[in-house]
Amino acid sequence: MFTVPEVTLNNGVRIPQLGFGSAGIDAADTVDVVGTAIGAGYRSIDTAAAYGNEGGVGAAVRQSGLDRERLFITSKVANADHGYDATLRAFDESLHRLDLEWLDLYLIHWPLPARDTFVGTWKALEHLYAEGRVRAIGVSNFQIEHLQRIMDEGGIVPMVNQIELHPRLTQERLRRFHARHGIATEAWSPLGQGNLLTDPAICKLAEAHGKTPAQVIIRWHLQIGTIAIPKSATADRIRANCEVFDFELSDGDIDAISALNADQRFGPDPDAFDFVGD
Ligand SMILES: NC(=O)C1=CN([C@@H]2O[C@H](COP(=O)(O)OP(=O)(O)OC[C@H]3O[C@@H](n4cnc5c(N)ncnc54)[C@H](OP(=O)(O)O)[C@@H]3O)[C@@H](O)[C@H]2O)C=CC1
Ligand SMILES: O=C(O)C(=O)[C@@H](O)[C@H](O)C(=O)CO
Repeated sequence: MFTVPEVTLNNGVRIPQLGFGSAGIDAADTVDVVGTAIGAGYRSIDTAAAYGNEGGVGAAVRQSGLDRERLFITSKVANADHGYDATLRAFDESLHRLDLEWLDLYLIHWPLPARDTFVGTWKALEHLYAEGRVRAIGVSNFQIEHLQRIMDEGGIVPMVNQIELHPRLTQERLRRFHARHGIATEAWSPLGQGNLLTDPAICKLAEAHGKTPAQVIIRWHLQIGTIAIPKSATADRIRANCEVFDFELSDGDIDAISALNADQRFGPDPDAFDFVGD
């Protein structure tokens, strides 16, 4: 079994640099799929209230037989639960669904800037952190302006910003801001939702290294320093996606992959996204 490198967050908590994403996995399949991921060696699982599968993630954690301390569990405040009081309630409900005593990381899922509710939401996360109910707090899909506001109006610099990031959206400016302020960058849709797996440049590198296109992209994330959380509901792919510790990309390979950047999003634009539910 391999050892996944860890990233030390700005409060000293360590997060595995490779985790497992669970968006889009049906509640009914989640225990098995997440169980497969833990069996394959993933120790960090990303879920969210909005995914409707926290119960399955918690059950997989318990069924793994691993000490809770050996797993790193992330969840997120749903958009409908922004605001100080609603966020405190939403956290209790997430923990209840997960049937866990604490979370390792709790994130604001989206900033919803048009609603201007993320500062109050952040203050609730700060409160949960001060109470010791979550080991680290952060945000997701925050742009520089949103990060600056919570740093100016709150008391804690977020430990993580989970953002869309892959070879077609390398997020250089935001990553530089993160580096200046000690915010770890976590990449969602690290494989570009599967869209990058047929890219000719990626396939050429995969062939040269005797690895799959997904493994090459995941390796690129690890070597540029991002935390990556690829998702797959397919057992063979789940296992293959963590077999990335037996090869290395050269500086030239890294540059060639980074050069694919086209500022192309496959997910929503955080400045415009305002969906809070049906
Ligand atoms: N904070 C946020 O707003 C967001 C967070 N996320 C998080 O990031 C995680 C990952 O992002 P996601 O959008 O799922 O996209 P990914 O970039 O992880 O790609 C997932 C897709 O790639 C396919 N895939 C995975 N591995 C392979 C492989 N080895 N070969 C071929 N196809 C493969 C999967 O198919 P299959 O499952 O059929 O194997 C799936 O269709 C999410 O699960 C979630 O946890 C995602 C979006 C937004
Ligand atoms: O998967 C997530 O975490 C998301 O936030 C996305 O599903 C997002 O809500 C979206 O893509 C909506 O179209």
